[in-house]
Amino acid sequence: MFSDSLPARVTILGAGAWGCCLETLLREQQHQVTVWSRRYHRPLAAAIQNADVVISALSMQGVPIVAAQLKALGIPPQTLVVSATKGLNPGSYETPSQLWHQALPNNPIVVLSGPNLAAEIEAGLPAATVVASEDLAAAQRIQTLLNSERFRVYTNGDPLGTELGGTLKNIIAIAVGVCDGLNLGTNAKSALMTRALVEMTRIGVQLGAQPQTFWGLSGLGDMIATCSSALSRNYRVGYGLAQGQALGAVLAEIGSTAEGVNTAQVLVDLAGRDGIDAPIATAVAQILAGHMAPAQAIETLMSRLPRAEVLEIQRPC
Ligand SMILES: NC(=O)C1=CN([C@@H]2O[C@H](COP(=O)(O)OP(=O)(O)OC[C@H]3O[C@@H](n4cnc5c(N)ncnc54)[C@H](O)[C@@H]3O)[C@@H](O)[C@H]2O)C=CC1
Ligand SMILES: O=C(CO)COP(=O)(O)O
Repeated sequence: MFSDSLPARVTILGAGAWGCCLETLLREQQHQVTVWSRRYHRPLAAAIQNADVVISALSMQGVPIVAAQLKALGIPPQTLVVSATKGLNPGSYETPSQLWHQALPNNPIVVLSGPNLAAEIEAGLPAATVVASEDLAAAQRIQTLLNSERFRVYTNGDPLGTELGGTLKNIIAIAVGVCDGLNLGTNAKSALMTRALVEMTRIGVQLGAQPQTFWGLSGLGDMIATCSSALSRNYRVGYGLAQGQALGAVLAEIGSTAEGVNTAQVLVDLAGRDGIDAPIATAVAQILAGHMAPAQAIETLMSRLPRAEVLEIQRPC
């Protein structure tokens, strides 16, 4: 195990926007960083050799593949594994950290998630994030590793809630992008985001997360960042669709991962399986599948039966 006073040897899996940004933050803290990508010629085995910490900044589709590769290679049980992906595995509905836990059951797993638009952090702007784990000591090690004067890291003991906040807000950012792309105004956007937070919390709590986690940086915080910035790829997807662009064209223009596009239908299937009410995610999935025009989806949401504004979300017995 690395000592807090020494530079740690960190391997980052994934050399996309987020992997490269984490590399920048870690190098500023004098850590020894190796970045692995499927596009590099360096084998995974060589990249993870002697790593104290392995950080997965892969997009969702890469996680099960690379987790299986790491399982086959084997890593020492003291190596900390950090999952920074925001998505859900299609079919099994597992979160990225659950996939890492299955592949590496003896390693401490830490979730990293928060309002972290990579481009802003790369530009040197300040930000905060959350590291969450059932193993609090492991979360604290990652906090020490990453915390700096420009990147404030909080620990949290609810990894599932922390991870689901980052995952679910991607779908909401698409919805808010649609709202802005249709010029529906500030009242509509405020209503959408507020009801979306209730929807995210309801889903998260049904799946076993703590409700309070969704009011924190990894929930509300990340939702605000992603829903209010044109730097967000998910927001840009919704905005582009509302402006009449085809999904393929918007994604080609963005040129990197917009996880909400893949997560929306997976989430709707999961909500259907578990009987969870998820009207906003359902509307987003319908728009993405081309089953409903953006304006029609808004109409559908607005014409739902009037109801009480229930804000207290009960954990299932
Ligand atoms: N960009 C951002 O601002 C932030 C992104 N995230 C999350 O981090 C994850 C990665 O995002 P970005 O780096 O922005 O995406 P990106 O599209 O820039 O990079 C994705 C990375 O995953 C790798 N990858 C994809 N499929 C793979 C496969 N089958 N096998 C091996 N590697 C594979 C790609 O080669 C690439 O290195 C996403 O889940 C995203 O939601 C989280 C916080 C901030
Ligand atoms: O997760 C993010 C910010 O916290 C990045 O958002 P996008 O994936 O929508 O760009």
